[in-house]
Amino acid sequence: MAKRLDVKDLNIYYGKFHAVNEVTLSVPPRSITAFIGPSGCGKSTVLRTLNRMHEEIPGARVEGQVLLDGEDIYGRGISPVSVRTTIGMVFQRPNPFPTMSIRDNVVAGLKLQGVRNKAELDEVTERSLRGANLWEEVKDRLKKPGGGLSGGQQQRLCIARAIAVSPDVLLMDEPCSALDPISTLAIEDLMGELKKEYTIVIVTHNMQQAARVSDQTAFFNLSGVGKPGELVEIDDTEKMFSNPTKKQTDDYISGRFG
Ligand SMILES: Nc1ncnc2c1ncn2[C@@H]1O[C@H](COP(=O)(O)OP(=O)(O)OP(=O)(O)O)[C@@H](O)[C@H]1O
Repeated sequence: MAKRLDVKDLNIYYGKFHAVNEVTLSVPPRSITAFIGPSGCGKSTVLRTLNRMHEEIPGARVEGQVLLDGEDIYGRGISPVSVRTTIGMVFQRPNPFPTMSIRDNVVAGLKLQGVRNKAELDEVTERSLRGANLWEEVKDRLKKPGGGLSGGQQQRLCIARAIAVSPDVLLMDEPCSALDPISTLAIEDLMGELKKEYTIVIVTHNMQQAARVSDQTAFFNLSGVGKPGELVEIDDTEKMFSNPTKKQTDDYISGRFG
């Protein structure tokens, strides 16, 4: 079930380095929000803190709140593992378990949760692969290794794996940057379908992609070398690309820097 994300006064640090300053934004359910901005402005850093993935990086820490339908994912007694089930992530490079079968890749998360019932695992496999628009291509080779698929198919397999555990939110960190244009379009189409059921946040370097797929766009920037990244502006994608409020956004979008 899609849920709303509210980020409040988020500051992110890598050790002593203040990487991101005071980000406040909201992501409505059943919509796609794109994070854009020049390299190093903190897009991926912010994305990782939306499901506590940054906790895998030694020294990384956050101040502030990330609320999922009003509940702080950093709240007392909430485990990062449960947060990552509810808020799934798809990475830049497709990362299926290469020697594991296609089916086992899809249900890896469910098996970790202790689900053993074959009929249930089969049902989730089909539903998730259909959801990721991959079923027709792989239904006759579910026992073959995930590593044998093309890059675009592997990325859709990773999306199937992410949706198999029924998340509320999907985070995507440049999910098409390692893919060819045809596979990119397939993933973009798929995002359009997925947003009917999920809340989606995507980091992208490709502004045409942000304009094509997202409902709202957040522009991040750096005020100088060594300074933390900041959210400059977030608004409806159409407005951001036609008539942004801030000059910085206009300069970036019209290619005057970055
Ligand atoms: N694991 C890390 N350890 C230390 N510093 C990091 C780490 N990851 C990112 N940073 C720093 O945090 C800042 C923001 O990086 P981040 O990767 O979030 O930017 P980005 O906007 O996603 O960049 P890009 O578009 O190049 O991927 C940069 O100064 C970067 O060097």
